[in-house]
Amino acid sequence: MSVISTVTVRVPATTANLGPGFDCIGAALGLYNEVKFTSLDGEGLIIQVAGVEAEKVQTDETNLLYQAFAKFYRYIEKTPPAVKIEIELGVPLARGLGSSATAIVGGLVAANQLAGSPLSTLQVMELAIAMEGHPDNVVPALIGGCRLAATSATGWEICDVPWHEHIIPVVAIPDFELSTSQARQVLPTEYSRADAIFNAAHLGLLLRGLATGKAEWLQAALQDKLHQPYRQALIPGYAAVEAAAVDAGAYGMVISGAGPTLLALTDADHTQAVTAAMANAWKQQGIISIVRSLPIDMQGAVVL
Ligand SMILES: Nc1ncnc2c1ncn2[C@@H]1O[C@H](COP(=O)(O)OP(=O)(O)O)[C@@H](O)[C@H]1O
Ligand SMILES: N[C@@H](CCOP(=O)(O)O)C(=O)O
Repeated sequence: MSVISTVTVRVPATTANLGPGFDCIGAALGLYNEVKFTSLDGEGLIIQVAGVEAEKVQTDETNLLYQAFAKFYRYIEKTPPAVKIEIELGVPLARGLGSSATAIVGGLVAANQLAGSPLSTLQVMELAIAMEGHPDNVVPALIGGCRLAATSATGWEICDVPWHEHIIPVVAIPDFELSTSQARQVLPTEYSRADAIFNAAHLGLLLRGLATGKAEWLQAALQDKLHQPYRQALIPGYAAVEAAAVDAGAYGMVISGAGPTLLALTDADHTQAVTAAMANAWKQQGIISIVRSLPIDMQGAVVL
């Protein structure tokens, strides 16, 4: 088989929900997956994976990157070409850091590029949201920054959420997985009026806290009644890690995406202490973790 065309795409990890923004807000983080698609003549699919947890990624047609690639071609009513996909993984799988979003966005962006860019970024975004089922990780993975997504009469309104430069995300990534589908199964299908009001108020406060960096607003805002109370039981040590992060000076701590990664927000003066405290708290529960501060990625998916 000979090479027709090649494209390499880099896609950032994400942290979705940010506490009260379940299924509607998320931010891109400076941690990346890179994928090279080489279209070939003839038929076939070759997938090669390297990097963190490479052995866990499917190498047949069920691979999510390939699924997104094939979906794109079905959408434009063309047959997907034979393709070789080379994946370099930096984002750990099923940890609440948007690995599935990187795969969906990476597959769609690469296919669009190889097909001569017939779709706009907005169209690619709509396809990505439809595939993932919620917008809060695929949107920042595609366009970067912190983003809020809401439905409108005609589709989606996406807005940028200003993130004060003094607010630093710290992610504590444990060595166990929690699939998003499992973490969604524990959620109720209906909520009380009190819980709906609680989240509306706290999401509003979070937006203002993120924009201003005002400590009191951030401390109060990072609370939620829609998903975290139900998911905490799936994350051993949650309360201990939260107490340690707050004692060390974090504004607060939430579940990153569907978990099990935990996200603390802090400032530069406390980043080191918060990082060490979260790792230590989990260690005391017998859980090994990687804890690190990450910048907000402002670029989203990039064709290299
Ligand atoms: N780079 C990738 N290539 C192919 N599939 C991937 C990739 N990253 C993630 N996936 C798929 O997504 C699944 C994890 O998705 P999910 O449970 O939503 O967790 P996450 O919070 O990491 O998005 C993996 O088990 C795998 O099937
Ligand atoms: N709103 C979703 C976000 C899932 O994000 P992921 O990073 O875990 O894929 C949810 O909370 O289920």
